[in-house]
Amino acid sequence: MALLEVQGLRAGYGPVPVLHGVDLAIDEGSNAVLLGLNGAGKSTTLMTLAGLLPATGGTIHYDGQPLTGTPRARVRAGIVLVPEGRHVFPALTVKQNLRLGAWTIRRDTRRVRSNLQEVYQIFPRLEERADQTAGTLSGGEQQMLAIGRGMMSSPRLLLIDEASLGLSPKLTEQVFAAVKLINERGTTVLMVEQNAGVLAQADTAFVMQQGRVTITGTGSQTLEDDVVRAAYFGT
Ligand SMILES: Nc1ncnc2c1ncn2[C@@H]1O[C@H](COP(=O)(O)OP(=O)(O)OP(=O)(O)O)[C@@H](O)[C@H]1O
Repeated sequence: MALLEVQGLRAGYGPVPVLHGVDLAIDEGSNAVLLGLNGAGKSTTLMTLAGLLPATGGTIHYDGQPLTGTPRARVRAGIVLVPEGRHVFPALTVKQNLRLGAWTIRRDTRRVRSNLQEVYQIFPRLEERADQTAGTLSGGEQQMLAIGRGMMSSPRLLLIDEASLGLSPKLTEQVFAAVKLINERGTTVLMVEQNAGVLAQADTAFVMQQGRVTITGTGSQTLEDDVVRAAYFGT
């Protein structure tokens, strides 16, 4: 059974429809990618899944149940969004930012500590900079922090919006490798990307165009798809 099953999802902004029937099925434990060019509706999809934008049609099932509820309730249920643009708290230190991410489990201090250690294992750079204010981190470090903060509440499904945005190819590779590790340690991941390089590590890929998923396959099948090659690699 899929951990997340989305059928015919519609959403938009006021009278402007953006999602025209999005279908996704993501198995528990998998590493999934939603690939699309600017304006395809990827962020809108993640915001609707996170409860930040109302669905105007279609269904979302999470763990076999219809998904409803506030964004907070969804975080408590294990659905955590790492938003595009990172949104770290610039005046707080790295460690303070991370601790804020643990608000759903804050009474369980032992679990908070062990999650912090896990984040530091995945991102040693964050441990080195634990007492530095987040506003002084590089873009890549802020992205690591945003993902690390998302990990602090022990999510079951991590939604990551364009982690590679504005990063050098080398840093992008490092961030993708860290997300792969997070997935291998048991968290189901849905990454939204414009960088098709991420397909190499994806179990499942969905390609989105104009508010719909038009191609679904494994990461490697999608890498070989003619439409994807033409749009993302110019070959
Ligand atoms: N707050 C908003 N109000 C009105 N329209 C919006 C708003 N946010 C996004 N849109 C529109 O919705 C469409 C899809 O945007 P969305 O951000 O979901 O795309 P995306 O695939 O994530 O693209 P990108 O990679 O550029 O972030 C675009 O046409 C965009 O202009």
